[in-house]
Amino acid sequence: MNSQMDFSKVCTAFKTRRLYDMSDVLMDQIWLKSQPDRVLYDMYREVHLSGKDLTQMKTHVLRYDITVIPPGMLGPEYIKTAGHYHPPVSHLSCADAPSYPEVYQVIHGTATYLLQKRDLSEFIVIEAKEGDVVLIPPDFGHVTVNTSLEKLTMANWVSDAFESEYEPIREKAGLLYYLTEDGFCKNKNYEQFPEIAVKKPKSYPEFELFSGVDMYGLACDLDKLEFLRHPEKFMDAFRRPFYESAV
Ligand SMILES: O=P(O)(O)OC[C@H]1O[C@](O)(CO)[C@@H](O)[C@@H]1O
Repeated sequence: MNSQMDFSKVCTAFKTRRLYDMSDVLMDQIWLKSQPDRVLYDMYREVHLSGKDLTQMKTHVLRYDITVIPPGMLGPEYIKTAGHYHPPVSHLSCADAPSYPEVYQVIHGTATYLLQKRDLSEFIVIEAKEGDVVLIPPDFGHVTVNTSLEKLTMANWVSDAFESEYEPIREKAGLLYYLTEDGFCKNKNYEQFPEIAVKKPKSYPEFELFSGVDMYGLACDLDKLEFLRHPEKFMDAFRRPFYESAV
């Protein structure tokens, strides 16, 4: 995918996230009150390069989206997405059904992905550069931060069978840690804080996802992304370390 492309011409829906959509998840509420509302980032849904690809995506109930996050600050915090969890897969009724995973790829710029396990036992930070692939395993909430001076363009493949859950992150006013100019800051609305685990992106040959290989290419072979719709069949893969150690 080319970051110079006009994504509005190749998507089925365009959405923006505005500053005041995010008011519940920002660290500095005093700063917020001094700000006029404005668009923070753009989201292009179901980006497709041909009608055939779009038909395949709909048949497989999968979405390829593009998100564009300009550089900037939200008071002391670097610009970020609102953050959400995904619900448990809808076709299983058992209490321990995994939630839908997701996969991101940086198209241009650099992204810092913050992942927080639903039971708050893990907090993972992954810095990704152009071409890197980052898997969000089941049961991790996630936020993307742009700490750079460049525009970030990133893609995601995700199941189109659910709505994201925003409430758990909103009610705590953000994730466990905020990423600020001065580093990570604890969010005082939580009581216990796991250590921050800094990891590096890796390829996932088992899912045909490789750093530096445009994952849009899977549009012609979406059976390869079955793990996004049926994670319960791939739990062994999710139990393996899903990032490289940073040291
Ligand atoms: O929904 P949020 O938390 O604003 O995050 C936006 C991101 O999430 C997605 O909707 C998919 O999870 C992306 O398309 C987008 O990058």
